[in-house]
Amino acid sequence: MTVLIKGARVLGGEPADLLLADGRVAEVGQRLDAAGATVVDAGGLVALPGLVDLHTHLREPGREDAETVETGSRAAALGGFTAVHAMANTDPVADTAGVVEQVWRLGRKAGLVDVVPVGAVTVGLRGERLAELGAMADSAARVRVFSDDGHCVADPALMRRALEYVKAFDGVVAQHAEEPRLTAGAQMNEGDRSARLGLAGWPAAAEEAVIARDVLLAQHVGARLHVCHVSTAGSVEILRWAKSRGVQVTAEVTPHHLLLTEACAESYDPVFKVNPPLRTDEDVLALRQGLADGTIDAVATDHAPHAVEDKESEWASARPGMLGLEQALAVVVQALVEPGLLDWAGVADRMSVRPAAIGRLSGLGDRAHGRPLAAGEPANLLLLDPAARSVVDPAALASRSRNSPYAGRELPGRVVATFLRGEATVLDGKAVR
Ligand SMILES: NC(=O)N[C@@H](CC(=O)O)C(=O)O
Ligand SMILES: [Zn+2]
Ligand SMILES: [Zn+2]
Repeated sequence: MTVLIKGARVLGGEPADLLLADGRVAEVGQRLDAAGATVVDAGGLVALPGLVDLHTHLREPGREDAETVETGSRAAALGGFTAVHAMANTDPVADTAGVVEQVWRLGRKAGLVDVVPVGAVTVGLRGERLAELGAMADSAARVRVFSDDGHCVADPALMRRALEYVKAFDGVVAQHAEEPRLTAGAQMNEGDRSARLGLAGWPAAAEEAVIARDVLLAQHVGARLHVCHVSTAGSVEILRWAKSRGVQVTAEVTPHHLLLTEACAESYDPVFKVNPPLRTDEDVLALRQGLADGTIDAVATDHAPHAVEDKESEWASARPGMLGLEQALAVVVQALVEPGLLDWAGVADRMSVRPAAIGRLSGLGDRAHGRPLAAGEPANLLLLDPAARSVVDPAALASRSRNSPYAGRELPGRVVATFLRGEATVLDGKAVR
């Protein structure tokens, strides 16, 4: 299949044509021509490298009523993603080569994005003993990111051993930083508002204490650490300090922590219940600043679909988590591009280049992600209409779940097309399959 994209602004630059052939970008230039090619008019559209999510919950195996690899892949493609890392907190847990290979195969079958399985750090996410990290790394799924996400690897000795172990295959431990002794029963950010609303507080210190501990451990053993869903200004400060000391630490922030605050909890609508919780205005500003200056490396969605019965109950009994894949880019445009904190090259860096590098997807040849939009590179890209604005309708989402915190909100930017290795997965804003 040959595709000729006419007049796209690559990374927001001057309009150019892109010729995609045999899964690669064959040529980027002016007034390109190709007999028999499918022509896509991209006038006014921005071309970005296909987005890479380091943190997606696809819920298969185990909760196919909330999401499947296929429905989550479709949501991802519609959001402009060409690769997603599938978190390990499934049922059964992805803690063996068998389970990660199953998820990987389901991703190939769906064929809409590259589904890259994350392996659990500990058996059953129980935090007691290490899972078969080496077997998962050597499996067909080629796991490089390991996480007990949903749970913190709270035992410092176990965390140290995990960090040491993954060095052997250039892996990274992605920590859900939450000191469980400080968050028992926690419902929302701890502060004046949680006291007034009568909801148990989740203090910033529960996150920051684990990040501080883990950057010291990572430095001590010379291993790679990645911090999931950073949510506080204090966490950004600790990361800045650690990076200045040469610690091999990377971090991600979610779209919702870049846009929403604890004020959402005033509604008592559990769609806003999430782990870590939505924080304060000051935290949101620090997270935006940290992402803009590169202290935070990546935006990762933490797309967390939940079935209606798990979400539409009273606040305290609802599951934490919210959808993210389909609106991630729109939120970044609103929170960072429109205020002038990030340009399009910056968006490409934080949503494609760096997450791909952290997941070790940049050097995979034909199957690489996070590469520049240049001749010879794999043709993974999206076309965005930055001028379009639309109101989010949860009923219209491709996800099998409906727990979007952006329902009824107007957001900028529309993903018009997504290409995975030169094949359209989204065209005219609609999934091709
Ligand atoms: N973020 C959430 O609130 N929930 C996630 C788990 C997690 O990311 O910690 C989930 O699996 O539902
Ligand atoms: Zn988590
Ligand atoms: Zn998560």
